[in-house]
Amino acid sequence: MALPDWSTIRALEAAPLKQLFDRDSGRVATLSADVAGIHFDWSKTHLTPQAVQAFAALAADMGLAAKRDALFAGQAINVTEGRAAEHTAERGEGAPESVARARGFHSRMRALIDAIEAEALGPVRHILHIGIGGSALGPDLLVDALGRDADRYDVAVVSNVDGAALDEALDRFDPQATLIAVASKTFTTTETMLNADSALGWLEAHGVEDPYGRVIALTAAPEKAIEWGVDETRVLPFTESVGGRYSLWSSIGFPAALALGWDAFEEMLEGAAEMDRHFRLTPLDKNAPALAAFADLYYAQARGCETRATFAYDERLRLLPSYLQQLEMESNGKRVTAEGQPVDWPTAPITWGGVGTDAQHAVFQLLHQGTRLVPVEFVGVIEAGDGQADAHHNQLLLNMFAQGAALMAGKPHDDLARAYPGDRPSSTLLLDTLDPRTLGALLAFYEQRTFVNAVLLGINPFDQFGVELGKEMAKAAAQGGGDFDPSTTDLIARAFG
Ligand SMILES: O=P(O)(O)OC[C@H]1O[C@](O)(CO)[C@@H](O)[C@@H]1O
Repeated sequence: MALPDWSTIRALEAAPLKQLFDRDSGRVATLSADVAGIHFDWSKTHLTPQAVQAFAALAADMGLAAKRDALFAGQAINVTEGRAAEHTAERGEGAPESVARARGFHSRMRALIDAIEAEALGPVRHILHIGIGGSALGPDLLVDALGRDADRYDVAVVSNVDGAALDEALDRFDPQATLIAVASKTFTTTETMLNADSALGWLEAHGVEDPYGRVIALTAAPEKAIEWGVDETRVLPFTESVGGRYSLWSSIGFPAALALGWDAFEEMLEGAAEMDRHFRLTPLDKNAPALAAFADLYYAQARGCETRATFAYDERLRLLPSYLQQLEMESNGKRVTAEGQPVDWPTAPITWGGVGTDAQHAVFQLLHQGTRLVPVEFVGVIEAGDGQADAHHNQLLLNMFAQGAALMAGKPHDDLARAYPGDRPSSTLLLDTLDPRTLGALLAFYEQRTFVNAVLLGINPFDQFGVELGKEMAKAAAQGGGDFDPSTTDLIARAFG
């Protein structure tokens, strides 16, 4: 398989942003795209039409078109695990048999939601969703972003094994009106199973007659859920070829589908499908996921940037940075190619970020004047979602625009401590409104951007072997075993005697 040759990318002219704007009056139009209610602007990055061409050539060398086709065709592109990555089939874009299977699973989920709404499982006001990683971050984001005005159900997503996380949810929930959704692709994850056991114990302790009757399982291992005690009729399966961090479109999205309503869930799938079609059919120089990945790779490979930051200028999207951390770092934080050869180029940068305007008063100092170059991504929404005077949303958006402008413009000063170097890159994603369709499109955009990054880096984004060793060692320690170093042995002894 081809290895990426970064020489052309690294040799690209590195003209300052201001110069790039002076030279080309059409720069904003050239380096922007509009897809599914989202405006993307990369004009304040150092991408140029020449750079885009160079990346398109690299994409051709790395077989992006064929790999994209293979992704949508349900071929086994997760080569290290010998299986397909079929999250797009969940939203109707994939191999016909996979799309049909996903539709079947969705129908089953819908039927159960109808039954819950009809109180067939008894009165339900609270949904306790228990899962971790991809089985929590996506659903949590969806409910937090879109469910603020929804009064259908009160949803809590509990992921951490720290009992304080479960305490917090249980303290406010009525056991007689709580439904527990245990979300785990494997149905073996220690944290999730312990939280699920404790939540069941809580139902029991509060006199709920049939605690297991209040549990729904969301999993790709239905037999394990049944073995654990969930009745088959309340197991909502999804397919093994949907990866954990790509699974919010499957039954893992159950709390969102329940809290927001089925129509909203379908609109989210449709928004994602619109982004998929754009990704599949649009030439690379106007292809949003591809252009975003080109900018990512430019900064990582040619400018030595080790991190990339996303700031959501919308409180409803406050969980976006955490969701992106798993998506990008678990997918592309790899050190070998898909064929197992060591890479000698940097793979995924560290994804971090926060919420605007809060972050301006905390971390933006480093972005403006620190010695490290951090490509920044701003995400904002034109239509306000709050109930306050317009001044709030106007301030929010104007601050976002001002930060991008300031990072780029800089400001000279005789006193260097007060000078801003400028020429610091940012991209901006501006949603017309935040609704299920635009959020679905936004999340699919991030998935496909992660895919393009992986293909050009020559790595497999769909495995995550790096998470296993720590799990094994924790298990060994829990069983009183494990061959630990002196420091760890001492720490265990201090904590447990
Ligand atoms: O859904 P599961 O099987 O409980 O796994 C939860 C998470 O754990 C991981 O395997 C990492 O440990 C993630 O990839 C996954 O999203």
